[in-house]
Amino acid sequence: MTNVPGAPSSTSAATVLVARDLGVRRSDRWALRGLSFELRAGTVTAVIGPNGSGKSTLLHAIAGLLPLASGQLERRGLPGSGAEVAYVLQGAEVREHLPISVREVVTMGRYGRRGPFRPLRAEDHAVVDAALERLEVADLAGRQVRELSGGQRQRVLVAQGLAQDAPVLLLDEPVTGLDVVSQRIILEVIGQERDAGRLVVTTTHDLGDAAHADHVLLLAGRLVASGPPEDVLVSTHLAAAYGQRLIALGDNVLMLDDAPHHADEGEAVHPHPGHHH
Ligand SMILES: Nc1ncnc2c1ncn2[C@@H]1O[C@H](COP(=O)(O)OP(=O)(O)OP(=O)(O)O)[C@@H](O)[C@H]1O
Repeated sequence: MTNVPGAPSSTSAATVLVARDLGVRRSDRWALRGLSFELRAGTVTAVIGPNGSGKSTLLHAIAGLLPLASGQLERRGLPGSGAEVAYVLQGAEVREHLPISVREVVTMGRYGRRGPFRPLRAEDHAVVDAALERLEVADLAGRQVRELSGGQRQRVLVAQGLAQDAPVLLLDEPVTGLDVVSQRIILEVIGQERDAGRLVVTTTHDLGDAAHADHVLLLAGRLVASGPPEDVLVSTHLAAAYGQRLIALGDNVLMLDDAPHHADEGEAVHPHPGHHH
């Protein structure tokens, strides 16, 4: 791990999330175990790791949607109003058939602040309008969400996250599989939120995206590494998390290797047809 235990933390003033020995169980199994890390305001933190490594589970735990089975998660210097953490689900998890408009989805982001039965004020509607504009979906405000393309729908979900106006913004695979325009718009907004002093935590399968983050958490059911991308995205840590499926191309560039893991045994098992000795 990059953080040396006992080393002084030079940036503790801006630390907003501190995990100590955090563990989460799902279906009677440990999904995450023994995680300790600190995340700072004004950063983008990318959570990476193979399928099932606990990325979404970590976001759920930070959002308070899953109980901790061990350890602590301290929210430092946050208002404590219950509106501290905005969570944008993976697009695929959102039900496609709900009859609900784009504006209604984004407006739902305000209910965390006002409560579902409190009337919204002019200022709430202004925040919703600004979020629609920033994700370039204002012209779609009256449309049904189920009529949108995947990229448009994801932008609407991120707009809902912005409308929550929380110091911590959690985004589960915000740009996975999207068209380039939607990716660019969302990545731009993520950078703006970071610059505005929020802690933005994203999950991604794209190591190139992770390389542009300020901080990377590499998971494999445990914390394999935590630190700046140049310290985390190195072959030793990546091999520890992803195993034999990764091959290194140069120092920090890595690629998923689709070849069989024991390619050298391939010839014996599958001799070339028509091969004569
Ligand atoms: N709703 C659930 N109920 C029970 N177990 C779950 C649930 N969701 C995930 N798990 C389990 O928790 C572990 C971590 O899963 P999680 O979804 O957090 O991984 P992930 O890194 O986000 O994976 P992916 O890259 O596939 O999205 C896995 O073993 C998974 O089977």
